[in-house]
Amino acid sequence: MRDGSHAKRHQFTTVDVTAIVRALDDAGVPVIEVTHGDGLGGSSFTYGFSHTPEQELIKTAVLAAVRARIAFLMLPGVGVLDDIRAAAGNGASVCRIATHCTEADIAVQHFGMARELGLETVGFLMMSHSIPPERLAEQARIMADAGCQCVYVVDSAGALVLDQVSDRVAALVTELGDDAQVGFHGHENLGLGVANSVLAYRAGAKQIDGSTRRFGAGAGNTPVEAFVGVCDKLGIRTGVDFFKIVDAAEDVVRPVMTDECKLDRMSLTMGYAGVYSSFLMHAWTLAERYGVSGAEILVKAGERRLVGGQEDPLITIARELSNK
Ligand SMILES: C[C@H](O)CC(=O)C(=O)O
Ligand SMILES: [Mn+2]
Repeated sequence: MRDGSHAKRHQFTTVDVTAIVRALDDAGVPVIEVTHGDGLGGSSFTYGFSHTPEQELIKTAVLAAVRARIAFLMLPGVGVLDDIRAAAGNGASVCRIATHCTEADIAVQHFGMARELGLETVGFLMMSHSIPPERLAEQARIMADAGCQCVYVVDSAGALVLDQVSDRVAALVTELGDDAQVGFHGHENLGLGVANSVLAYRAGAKQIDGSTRRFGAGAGNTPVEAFVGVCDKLGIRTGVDFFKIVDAAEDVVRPVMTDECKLDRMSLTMGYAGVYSSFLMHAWTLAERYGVSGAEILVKAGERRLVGGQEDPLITIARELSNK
């Protein structure tokens, strides 16, 4: 739900969260993430205000889950240490800390504190397509040394293509050895979420993210129900029941979604140009406000190599296009 929050413009209610957690938990999904799309503290003018405070959504998810562990995401600087303490106090048990893939050192104190609180820790190296495997592995080492138990290759732009995933995951596996697991978080912008996730698994990833009905930023995340079906056929055990997750996607998650997460001009452009998927809704809004092409905004964002948190320059780009 955390990535889906972008697609829903952060309008989740406690009723939505209860229904989705129950259905995913019953299907055997082991970890369910609930936070504002931009992580703890994300509810703001720039990122978009939440309908319901995220700590309330976390509490609701914890109450609804029987077996699943509830995770939250935080980006240092968007959220602060007190937000992690509050989420832990509300019963969340997995703390996922995200940084741009060259900036792992800003998360050091957060991993330390999360471990002291007894939380399971995950590190998110966002926009992993933008640096080569060996540099990514150096950043993963910083996270692992700080107390991170699983470092993710995060394909925030849905820009990684097949071997580019395997190479990055393999580099992290070699670097981290027994010190930490490796994970993969895919986006569907080039239609490769499932294939990339299988390759990540084959390269040694132990945790794979996904969203039912692809409910995530851009064209959405790796569709869990398709991934589970493919894994069943390949003899990879996920612990998730195929028929139950298919029902959850169709009967419970789809009705909560504002729209399908589409593989259309805007999301394809994001994958092709290497743009942070969370920029999609911002580009939509700006395209409408300034009467310019949303896809052109995204192409320029890719050329300028904007990273997550640099939403304001999208306004500059839209104004420039409009002046032209
Ligand atoms: C805050 C971002 O939405 C994190 C994420 O899911 C990604 O980079 O992808
Ligand atoms: Mn994502």
